[in-house]
Amino acid sequence: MTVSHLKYMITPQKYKQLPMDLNEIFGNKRRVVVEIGFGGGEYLVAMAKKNLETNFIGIETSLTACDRAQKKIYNEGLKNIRLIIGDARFLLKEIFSHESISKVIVNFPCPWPKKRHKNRRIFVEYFRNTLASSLKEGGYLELATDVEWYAEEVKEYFSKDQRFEVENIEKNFKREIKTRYEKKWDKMGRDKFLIKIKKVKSEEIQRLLKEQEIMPHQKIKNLSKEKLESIINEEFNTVSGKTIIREKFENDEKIILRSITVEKELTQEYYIEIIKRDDEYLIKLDPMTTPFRTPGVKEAIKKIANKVAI
Ligand SMILES: C[S@@+](CC[C@H](N)C(=O)[O-])C[C@H]1O[C@@H](n2cnc3c(N)ncnc32)[C@H](O)[C@@H]1O
Repeated sequence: MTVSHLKYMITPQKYKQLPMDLNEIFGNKRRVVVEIGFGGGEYLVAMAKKNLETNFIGIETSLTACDRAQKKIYNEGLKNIRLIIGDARFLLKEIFSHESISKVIVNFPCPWPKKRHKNRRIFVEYFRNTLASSLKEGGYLELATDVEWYAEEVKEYFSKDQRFEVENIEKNFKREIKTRYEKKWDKMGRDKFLIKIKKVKSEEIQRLLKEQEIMPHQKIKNLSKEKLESIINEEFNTVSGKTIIREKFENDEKIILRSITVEKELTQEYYIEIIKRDDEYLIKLDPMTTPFRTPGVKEAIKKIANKVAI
C-alpha cells in the first residue's frame, strides 16, 4: 500500500472528541451513506462513483478488504469515500452522532446460523437502538441477503419496534450494481432477498465514548518481578468488563504487555508498556497501538500499576 492510499482511512481511536464531525471529515455537508461489511468494495466504490454528491463511509473488520477497497478508490480518484476498520456495530454507536446517517446498507452478511455464533451477527439486540439514534428520521436501512430465514428474522426484529417501518421483502430484486457475493449467488441460481426498513422515530442513546478518556501515565516507585509474572494470564474485572494480560515481552528498554479488554460491546487487543525512568516506572499505553480509550482500558492500566507495585 502506498502512503497516498492511507488518506481514505479514518482512525476514530485517535479522535479526542467523539462522535466524529462528518462535515469536517468530508469538507462539506452532503448526505452520508454507510456500507457495513463492504468486502472487496465493488458496491461501495461503484455507488460513490455514480453519486458524487453523496458521501460514503465503508466499515469493515477485514484489513485485506480495506486495502483492496483503498486501491479501487485511489484508481477512481474518488473524494467522497472514507473507510473505517472495525466492528460496525460498535462504530455506528460510538463514532456517528445522532441523526448523522441517511442510509445504512448491509450486503450479503454472513448469517451465522449456529446458536453459539449468534452474537457475531450484525443485527444483535442493541443494534436497533443504535440505528434509532444515528440514522436520520426518514432514513433507510437496506439489507440484501441470499438467506430467506435471515431476511424474515430481520423483518421480525424491526417490525416489533415502532421507531421503524418495514417494507415487504423483495425476492430476486434487481439493483443497478451487484456485489461480489451477489454475482456469485446469481451464478449458482440462488434466490436473493432485499429488505428496506425506514426509520420513522428517533431516540437518543447513551454512548460509551463521549470524550475519549485521557490516559495519564501511572507511576510506581518499585516494580515486583514476581508480581509481574503472576499477572500473566490472570483475568481481572474492571468497571465495564474484564481484562486479561496474555503475554509479556521484555528488552533492555521496556516491558510490553499484550492485553485484551472486553467491555459490553467491544473487545480490544492492545499493548501496555512499562518503562524505567530515573527512580520510577511509567505504566502507559504503547503509542503504536490505538485502542479506543474506554473506561475499561483506562482502569486496566491503573489496576496493572497497583498489581505490580511493591
Ligand atoms: C459475506 S461478506 C459480503 C461482502 C460484500 N458485502 C459482498 O456482498 O460481496 C461479509 C463481510 O462483512 C464483514 N463483516 C462481518 N462482520 C462485520 C462487522 N461487525 N462490521 C464490519 N464488517 C463486518 C466481513 O469481513 C466480510 O467482508
